Amino acid sequence: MTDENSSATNNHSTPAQTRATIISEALPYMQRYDNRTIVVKYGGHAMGDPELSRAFARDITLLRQSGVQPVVVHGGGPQIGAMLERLGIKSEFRGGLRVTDKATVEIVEMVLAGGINKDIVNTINHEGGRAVGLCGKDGRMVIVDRLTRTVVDPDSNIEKIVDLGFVGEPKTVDPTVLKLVLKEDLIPVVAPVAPGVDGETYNVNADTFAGAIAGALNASRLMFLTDVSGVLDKNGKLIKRLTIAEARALIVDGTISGGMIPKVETCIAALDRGVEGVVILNGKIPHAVLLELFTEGGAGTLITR
Ligand SMILES: Nc1ncnc2c1ncn2[C@@H]1O[C@H](COP(=O)(O)OP(=O)(O)O)[C@@H](O)[C@H]1O
Ligand SMILES: CC(=O)N[C@@H](CCC(=O)OP(=O)(O)O)C(=O)O
Repeated sequence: MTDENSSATNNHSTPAQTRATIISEALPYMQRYDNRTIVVKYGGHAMGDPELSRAFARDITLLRQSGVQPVVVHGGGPQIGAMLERLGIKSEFRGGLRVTDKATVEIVEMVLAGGINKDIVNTINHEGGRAVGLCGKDGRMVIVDRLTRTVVDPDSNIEKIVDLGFVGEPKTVDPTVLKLVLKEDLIPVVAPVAPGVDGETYNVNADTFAGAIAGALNASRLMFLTDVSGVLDKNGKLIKRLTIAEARALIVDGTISGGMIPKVETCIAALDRGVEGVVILNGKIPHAVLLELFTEGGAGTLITR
């Protein structure tokens, strides 16, 4: 058979045969992640489009169906911002974190643990999955320390400690409730709101929260769904693989900046805590999760030790 004939034969595959081939090619990846825990951080920038939300929910449901143990940790920064604006409450960020007073933390909990969390649970369940909504408060899953930031005063050049209000950083993570939920074939969907040792409610950056959860669960993969295709180089080109050392060098030389810094730092911390691989990818691409996990090329930037 000539090459021409062979490609003609391939071109004559029916659409059903092509689909079957694609499903079949996913088998080694399904076997690789069978029974493994994958933490997916679903960022607020990746949400909003109902079609994309359904595609995301289908991906998570398919992962569970194929034997993977997905855990969803979600953000909702833009959605919190929109609600605060509607209510006429001013909000500012310092070092990528929202300064959170008492009134703000009430809105944060309402938007994250009440609104977004239940929407994601409902969408996954509508696609045939069985999701359960949780936050750091449930089963004492996460207890936080109140976070402060050290800044240098530009006038006096003296360092001062800035209190961000009710902003927390995970101090302890008890994964018992997550493991129970996973054992029952349910999909945990977790909002980054948690109590402090003082019993107050705290707002936690969703990237940091997801990293802490992935570490406590010894996850195989931690995936960050954001609004860029991954870590980009100085020319805006996607970097497909990075080691911790290479990622650190890109922060130092300024290639990685802004919101990507805490994300990459969380990736590095999660790898140090034993997570095998961390991926940053564009959640606005339909089925980004499946593309990353179940196809040869992957979809974003993979950071490994
Ligand atoms: N080297 C880089 N590669 C990709 N994105 C970068 C880089 N440096 C800075 N960024 C910025 O980081 C943003 C992602 O972080 P962030 O807005 O906090 O995401 P999310 O809200 O999804 O958590 C990108 O939209 C981009 O503007
Ligand atoms: C302390 C802090 O900044 N908390 C974040 C929590 C939500 C979040 O992180 O959402 P994204 O992942 O969509 O950015 C906030 O208030 O916006």
